Amino acid sequence: MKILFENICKYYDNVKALDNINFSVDKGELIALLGPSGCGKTTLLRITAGLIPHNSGKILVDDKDISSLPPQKRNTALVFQNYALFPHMSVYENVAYGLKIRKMSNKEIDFLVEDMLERVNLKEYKHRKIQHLSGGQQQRVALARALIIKPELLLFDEPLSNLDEKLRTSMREEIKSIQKELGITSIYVTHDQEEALAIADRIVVMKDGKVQQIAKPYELYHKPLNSFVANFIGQANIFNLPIKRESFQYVELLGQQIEIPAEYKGKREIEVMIRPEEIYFEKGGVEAIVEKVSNLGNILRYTLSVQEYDKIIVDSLNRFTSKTYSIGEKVYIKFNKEGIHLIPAE
Ligand SMILES: Nc1ncnc2c1ncn2[C@@H]1O[C@H](COP(=O)(O)OP(=O)(O)OP(=O)(O)O)[C@@H](O)[C@H]1O
Repeated sequence: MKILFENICKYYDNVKALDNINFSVDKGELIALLGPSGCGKTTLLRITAGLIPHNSGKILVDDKDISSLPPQKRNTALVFQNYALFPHMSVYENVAYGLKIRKMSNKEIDFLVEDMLERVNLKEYKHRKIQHLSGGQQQRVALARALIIKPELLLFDEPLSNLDEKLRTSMREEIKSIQKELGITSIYVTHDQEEALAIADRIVVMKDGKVQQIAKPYELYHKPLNSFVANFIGQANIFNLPIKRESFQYVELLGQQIEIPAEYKGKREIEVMIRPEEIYFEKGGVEAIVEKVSNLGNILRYTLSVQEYDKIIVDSLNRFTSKTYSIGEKVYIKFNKEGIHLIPAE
């Protein structure tokens, strides 16, 4: 199914939780709703499921307004972070539950549950009680229970946030591959930017109940529309630079001139973003002093102080053969002009 959110607004008393939300989800697409705590992600998900009403706007599913349909008529399934399973029942009984209340025959139920348990890799656990499973296994049962009723829309509310990092990474790959295989339109709420980048076809970034940007992961990372998105997705160095004018207009950054296109005509300054991995150490560059080094495993993240600028973050690959620098050391940095992104004028 295809979904269209049109001017959705939601108030809790006088808190405006959603402020004019507009976007669409294509058939088979997985959209992540990403944003800091309190930005309205869960509210939008619950409105989509029909669990709470919105104050104005429309939700169109395949061009029909479903705003007034009760949850059970929306053909959606929810997967929560706390799994919401029946702890005293077995894996099999949990997965079969949705089919039982639809009054299917035992034979049909058996066939479908076996097939689903195979898909989510839980066949050997089918008689185990939920309370005797690990978090990752429980989340797989929750996924199987959601999928078995063949929903047209899957809604995920921070499904992996109770799992440790390794398991989160492997579960998100599993969710993505099952979702793609079955082609189910999905909305996935998370506050974890890495998870959103890894799992989503497109990401809706939200802040204070408003959409900040809707884009594919690659575009969101390299072409953020504002400094909030730039900082929320990964690490960013953002410089607020005065625009200088001669025969052309430009800014100066770390000793290089960067030409500014005509659309910024009349502006006095501009925000320029450069990701930490676009800056590198090289003799002949601009002088800097190492203030901090963080070892992130595959990356060494340096915080540098450079005259005239705030702190500058530089990421370098932590190869066995890489030269490393220590706190207080003098270094020289350069960057590729292609790695620069000019944040659009508001
Ligand atoms: N039942 C409620 N009554 C009053 N205010 C609420 C209620 N539920 C949410 N809010 C407020 O609405 C705003 C959006 O909340 P929501 O739970 O949708 O955010 P969220 O992005 O999902 O955050 P989190 O990641 O912390 O779950 C917040 O300011 C929150 O305090």
